[in-house]
Parts: sequence; C-alpha cells; structure tokens
Amino acid sequence: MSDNQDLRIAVLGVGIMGADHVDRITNKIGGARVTVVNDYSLARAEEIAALTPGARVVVDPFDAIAAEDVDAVVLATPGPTHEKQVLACLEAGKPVLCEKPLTTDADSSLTIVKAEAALGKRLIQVGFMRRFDHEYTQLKDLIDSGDLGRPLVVHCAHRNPAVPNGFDSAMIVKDSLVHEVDVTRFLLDEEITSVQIIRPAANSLAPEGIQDPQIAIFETESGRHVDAEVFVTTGVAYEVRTEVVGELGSAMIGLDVGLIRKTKPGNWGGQITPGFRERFGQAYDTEFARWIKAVKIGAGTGNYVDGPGAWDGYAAAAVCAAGVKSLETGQRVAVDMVARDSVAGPQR
Ligand SMILES: NC(=O)C1=CN([C@@H]2O[C@H](COP(=O)(O)OP(=O)(O)OC[C@H]3O[C@@H](n4cnc5c(N)ncnc54)[C@H](O)[C@@H]3O)[C@@H](O)[C@H]2O)C=CC1
Ligand SMILES: O=C1[C@@H](O)[C@H](O)[C@@H](O)[C@H](O)[C@H]1O
Repeated sequence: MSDNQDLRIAVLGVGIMGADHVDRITNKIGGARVTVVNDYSLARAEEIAALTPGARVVVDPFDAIAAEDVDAVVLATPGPTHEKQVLACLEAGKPVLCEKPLTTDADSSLTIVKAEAALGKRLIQVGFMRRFDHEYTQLKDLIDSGDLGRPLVVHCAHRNPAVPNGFDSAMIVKDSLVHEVDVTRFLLDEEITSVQIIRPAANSLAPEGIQDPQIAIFETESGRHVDAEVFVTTGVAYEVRTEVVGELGSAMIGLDVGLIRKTKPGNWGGQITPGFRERFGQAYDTEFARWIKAVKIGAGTGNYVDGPGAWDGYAAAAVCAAGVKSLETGQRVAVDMVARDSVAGPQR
C-alpha cells in the first residue's frame, strides 16, 4: 500500500478505549480512516459511526473483520472475546491491533501464536501501550546504555482510582497486573519464571469480595526480582510508577518530583492524572501511528507489527495464569510456557 493511500480500519468494540481509538485515527493521526464500526451494542456503534465521517456500522463482528472496505482491524472488545476475533483476522489475512490482554488464558493465546506462525507473517500487535510511553522508552534506553549497570530489582506500583463494575480479583491480575508483566519483559528482556501473589489486608472501601490491593512478586530467568503493588480502588487518581535498581544506580519513572502525600481529589501540589487516558494518551497515539505505518509497509516484508506481538501476548497470558493460581494459595507458582524456539514462525 502506498503512503498516500489511507489504511481502512474496522474498530470492534467502541466503549471507552475503542471510541478513543476511533477518535485518534480520525482526528489525530494521519494515514488511516475508520470505515467500519462494530459493537455488541448497536446503539453505541451507531453513535460512534455518526461522529466519524465515512464510517458505517456492521452489525456482526465477523462480517466487520471480513468486509471488503477493511484493510486492518482494531479490537477494543473485552478480553474474553479476543480469541475468536483475532483468529478471524488471521483467517481473513488482516493485520490486527488487539487491545491487551491478547486473550484471558494461556492456551488460547498459544493457539493464536501457532495460527499466526503457520501463516508465515506477523499480523498481530498487542496493545501493551506502555512500550510507547516516553518515560518507559527513556528508562529502557537508560538500562540498555549500561549506565545503571546490570538491573537486579524492579519495583512497580499500579494504582487506579476505580475499576468498572464486575471487576474481580482475577481481573486485577489479568487486566491490570498484565501491564507490569509486559513492562518487566520489555525492560529486562527475559521471561518471567515464577509468580507469587501476596494478599495484604483488603481495602474496606472496595466492592465486596475483591482482593485489592495485591502484591505480585516475579522471578525472571536470570533470577532477578520484580515486585508490583496493584491497587485498583484507591479512590484517588491514576498512578503508575516503575523503579529499576541496578548494580551502578537506580532510576524511577512515574513521579514528577518528590511526592509527599496523596489524598482525594488527587492533588499534592501538582496533578496526578485521573485515568489511563490522560496518563498514557501520548503512548496510545504513538502506538497507533507506528502500527499504521507498519501495516502499510507490511505487504513488502510480511511484518505488519511495530511493537509487542503475539508471542508477547502469550507470554503475558502464561504469567497471569500462574498469578491467578497463586492468588488462590499465596504460594509461588512456576510459569508454564512452551519454549519460544518450539513455535516456528515469524515471531521468533
Ligand atoms: N491499554 C490500556 O491502557 C487499556 C486497555 N483496555 C482494554 O481495552 C479493551 C476494552 O476495554 P474498555 O474500552 O475499557 O471496555 P468497555 O466495556 O468500555 O468497551 C467494550 C465495548 O465492547 C463491546 N462489546 C462487548 N462484546 C463485544 C463483542 N463480542 N463484539 C463487539 N463488541 C463487543 C461492548 O458493548 C463495549 O461497548 C479490553 O481488552 C481492555 O482490557 C482498557 C482500558 C485501558
Ligand atoms: O489496561 C487498563 C485497564 O484495562 C485496567 O483495568 C487498568 O488497571 C489499567 O491501569 C489500564 O491501563
């Protein structure tokens, strides 16, 4: 596809994320337009299509993927629906940017990895947007420069003011902690081998039955330690912090300056971003701009991805599966993953 031609995109699931993605493709990023909108709620699909010049509603998600006026697909549907929709994209030979998580269990993610490998192309990008955030890329560059020495320990905090109704304890692992799983793999360039989830006293202000906060401990292939506090009902604001401690120094992102105290409504002499849309707006924009570019040149190379791919989605799902098991017992659980080399294909 030439650079002058617009990539024609179907967006499936136009809730919070999907509607934002339609807006960024239509109004913020060049080189693409939304031609098809689909949502389980027809009224919602119609509402978003009406705001999007040139977009039409297609009622069935699989018809939307297969549509002739669609070159590539964005999936912003809930995690449990991703497997079938991603496989349909592969079946149609269409590049897809699938919001995280790739799927909600390791087996289905592995099925996807293998299906993509069998095609001999890289068609799947997973929406781990932190890899495109300026602070995370600076931290990664610093680690790779060697200035911190060998990183030994990573500390993370991931706090949300609130989560949608129906969010349960396992979703804190699969929907929220999954970002720390990807960040760990991205920053340290190795797989996570075990997970332990510790359950501190639960927030009495959280919806009943939710174990929140949770503390996750990861061990990596070379024995490095990562801990992550995930607390998704703070009632305060959106905070994502990562500190890497190396043999020659340490570095932290996610704080503007020395933070003293944080309470409602989220002010401490500066501003804490209220949600992921504000904190990671730049990252989503960069992620989409780079994906659109990669898809346009993909036909020449067979690589339609610029960022985390199906393997990264599978690795994250496998770690989260171990995390969910550990959530039940509090014990350390080994991550059960196939060897990357055993999955022949373009993601290698
Ligand atoms: N990268 C990030 O920072 C974030 C990623 N997400 C991910 O984005 C995805 C969507 O999350 P939200 O926008 O927060 O959810 P949402 O609930 O606001 O939107 C989901 C939409 O999908 C529709 N839908 C449900 N089943 C469908 C199906 N089978 N086919 C078509 N449409 C269907 C719903 O009607 C709804 O409009 C999830 O995978 C979530 O984990 C969500 C928030 C932030
Ligand atoms: O992906 C996201 C949500 O789905 C998840 O529920 C939140 O915990 C994360 O902070 C956000 O980035």
